[in-house]
Amino acid sequence: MNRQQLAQEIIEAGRFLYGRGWSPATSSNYSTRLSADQALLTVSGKHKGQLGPDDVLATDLDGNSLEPGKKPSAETLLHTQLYRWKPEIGAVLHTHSVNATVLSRLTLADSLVFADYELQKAFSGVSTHESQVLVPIFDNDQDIARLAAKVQPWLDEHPDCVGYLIRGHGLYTWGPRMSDALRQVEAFEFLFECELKMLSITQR
Ligand SMILES: CSC[C@@H](O)[C@@H](O)C(=O)COP(=O)(O)O
Ligand SMILES: [Zn+2]
Repeated sequence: MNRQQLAQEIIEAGRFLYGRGWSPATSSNYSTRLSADQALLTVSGKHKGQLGPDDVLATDLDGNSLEPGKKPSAETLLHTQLYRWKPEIGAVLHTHSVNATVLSRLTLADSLVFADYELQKAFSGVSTHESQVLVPIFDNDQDIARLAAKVQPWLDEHPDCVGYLIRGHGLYTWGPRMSDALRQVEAFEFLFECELKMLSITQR
C-alpha cells in the first residue's frame, strides 16, 4: 500500500473509533508501518473523527519526525517501539475509552487476565477460551520515553502480548494490518465491558 492508502486507513480508523466513543476529545493516536524503517503516525492534537490526509506524518523508528513543520503525536515512541519490536507489526492503535480508563483504575494489580471468554479468540495467536490472555497495566507517565522504557522489558519477556493498558489513560494494541488492530480494539472493549459488569455484580 502506498502512503495515500495508508493515510486513508488511519483516517477511516479514526472515524470508526471516534464514532464508538473510544477516542474522545482529540485523545488517541494511530499509525501504520510505512516501510521497514518508517512509520506513518497521526499529528498531535487532532480530532480523531475528523482526520484529513495532512494530519499524518512519517517518522523513523526512533520516533524522529521526517516532516518538519508537523508535530508528531506525543506518544510516538510507544508506536515506534512496537514496529522495532516485531517486523510483522503493520498497524498500532491507541484509544481512550471510558471502560479502559475505569477498569485500569479499579484494578490494583499490575495486570489483568481474561479467561473463559470465547471472544479471546479475536486476539492474534489465541485459539480457545481455555487460554489466558494477560494484559499488563503500566502506571501513566507524562514522560513517554520513561514509559516506553518500562514497556520494553515486558514486551521482550512476553512475545505473545496482544496489547497493554496505561492506568487511567488507555489501551495500546496492534496487528499485521489495520483491520487486525481494529478487531483487537473491539475485542478488548467487549472484554473490558464484561469485566466491569462482572465486578459490579460480584461486588454488590
Ligand atoms: C487529549 S488528552 C490525550 C493526550 O494527552 C494523549 O494521551 C493522546 O492520546 C493524544 O496525544 P497526541 O499528541 O494527540 O497523539
Ligand atoms: Zn493517550
